[in-house]
Order: sequence, then C-alpha cells, then structure tokens
Amino acid sequence: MLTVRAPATSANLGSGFDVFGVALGAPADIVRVSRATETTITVTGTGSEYIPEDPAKNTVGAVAEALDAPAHIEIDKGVRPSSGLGSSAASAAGAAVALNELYDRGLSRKELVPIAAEGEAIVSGTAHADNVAPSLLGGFVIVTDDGITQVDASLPVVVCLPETTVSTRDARGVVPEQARLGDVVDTVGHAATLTVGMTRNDPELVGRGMADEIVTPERSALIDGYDTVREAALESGATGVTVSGAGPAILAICRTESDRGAVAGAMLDAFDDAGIESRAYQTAIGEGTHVYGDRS
Ligand SMILES: Nc1ncnc2c1ncn2[C@@H]1O[C@H](COP(=O)(O)OP(=O)(O)OP(=O)(O)O)[C@@H](O)[C@H]1O
Ligand SMILES: N[C@@H](CCO)C(=O)O
Repeated sequence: MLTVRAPATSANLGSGFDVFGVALGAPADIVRVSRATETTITVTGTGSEYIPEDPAKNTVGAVAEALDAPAHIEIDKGVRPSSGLGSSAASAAGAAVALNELYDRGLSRKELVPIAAEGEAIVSGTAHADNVAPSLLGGFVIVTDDGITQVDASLPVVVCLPETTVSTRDARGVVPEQARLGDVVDTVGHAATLTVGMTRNDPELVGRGMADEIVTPERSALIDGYDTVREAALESGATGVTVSGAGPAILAICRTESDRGAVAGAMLDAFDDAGIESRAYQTAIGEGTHVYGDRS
C-alpha cells in the first residue's frame, strides 16, 4: 500500500484561462493504492456520493490504464467535486504519483502531467492540464501546447466555497468563442503582470494581474452572490479576487497571512447575506502531491 496527499488547485486565475494554475495548501485528496490484477476503486469523503467508482468513469481509472498499473485505489475526498478546486484533477494527480511509485515506472512529475490529464478528459471532455499540472508540481504553473513552466510561488490566499455546484462542462459552455481585440490586449497585459508577480511572490502584482474581461464576466454570472462576495473581499484587504477554475469557489489573494481571517470572514458573511452557506479555506499557494506512505 502506498499513500499520497494530492492538493486542490485553482485554475485560470482570471487572465490565464486554460493556461494558469496554482496548487493550494488545502483542501486535498488522500489516495491509497495497492497492486491488483484489475483496477477497483472506492471513494469516501466529501461529495463521495456523487463520484462514480466505475474505473471507466472515475479519473483515477484512466490514469491506472494509461500507466498499465492495475490497482485497488482508495480515494478519501477532501476536495469536493464540482467545486472549481480541481477535485477530479486532485484524484488523478494523486493516482498518477502513487501508481508511478508502486509500479516503479520512473516517470518524472512533468511526464505524469499528460497521464493525469487523461482522467480529466473523462469528466470534462477535454484533457486540459491546468489543474493536474499544479497538483503534481506545486506552486504556479503555466500550461501551453509547447510545454509546462513552473514557479515555486508562495502567497497567502483565501478560497471561499459556497454550497452550490457548477460543472466544468456547463461552465465551458458559457465561454465566448470570440473576443474584442481591446479585451485581448488588456488580458495579455494582466497575464504578464500576474506572471511577474508570481516570480516575485508579490501579492499586489498577482492581484492586479487577475483582471479579465473575456471569460470571468460570463463565468461569474453562474455564481449566485459573486459580485458582493468579491466586493467584500476587496474591501477587507484582498489584492485581487476571481472565479476559481470553473467555479463556484472564489479565490482571493491576500497581502499577508494575518489578512486572511478578515478576508475569509467578509466572504462568508457576504455569501450568508445572499442566503448561501459557504466555507472558507485560509491557505496559501503551496506544494504539489506528496508521497507520505511507504509500500507495505
Ligand atoms: N476522482 C474523482 N474525484 C472527483 N470527481 C470525479 C472523480 N472521478 C470522476 N469525477 C466526476 O467529475 C465531476 C467533477 O469534476 P469537475 O471538473 O466538474 O469539477 P472539479 O474537478 O471540482 O472542478 P474544476 O475542474 O472546475 O476545478 C463530477 O461529475 C464527478 O462525478
Ligand atoms: N481551465 C478549465 C479548468 C477547469 O477547472 C476551465 O476553466 O474550464
């Protein structure tokens, strides 16, 4: 048996739709694997009742197949499905790391990215890697067709998750097919600002660089209470606020760890005022999947 902890992630960061992602310190999935002649899956934890145990329908089943590594895979979900926190990707990244170790496949974390992304294709229709890559590598990750660039960024953040769900498939349906050149120019500037901010761990640059007028306005309309929650976080000291992944989680960048309490409280209160229950994670951009159980 081998056990790993695979972190939640926040994709897009506003200006980097389908390109940027960060690993979060919390929440996380715990994935345990043991060798078997055919793959079986059990799922416990948050939202497990909505997650199929059929290997053909669970992201980890595709990973086991891609690595030719049949196993019994136990997933203890800490990342709620359809949250915008890369729930399906956390399991896929965890399974990729665990099975790579269990079967001595010898692949690097970067080489595991396309394998873990196979799992994402099962749930969202495309093998996008902007969640699996940061869950595998940690920090801030830029995913393009040409490859993956990773920076060990570390910044305090708050992620507020309402008790509502948005499926990635639905949220991809509202993304505009075309954009005005002026908006594209602004977004390139914001994405560049954010990237420099990540290399400097500068919350002002990262917060400013999350602005986006192309995808985020359409996505945020799917999240009840978004505008008031965003406003409340900014008034409480967040440097930037945007939709996390496909939503409904909302990501706020903070200047210091001690700012997180006020930002989290303001976001929770604003959701509460809108009649929506929510929970807040006071966390940070953090490390990737961690192996912490030896083979036994
Ligand atoms: N191991 C898994 N963990 C979580 N969800 C899974 C898993 N395998 C399959 N699924 C399915 O994936 C869907 C959730 O994935 P989805 O991409 O919509 O949300 P997400 O992973 O939380 O968020 P996002 O990609 O927006 O950050 C659910 O329908 C769920 O049943
Ligand atoms: N980039 C993807 C990530 C989904 O978490 C999207 O926003 O649709």
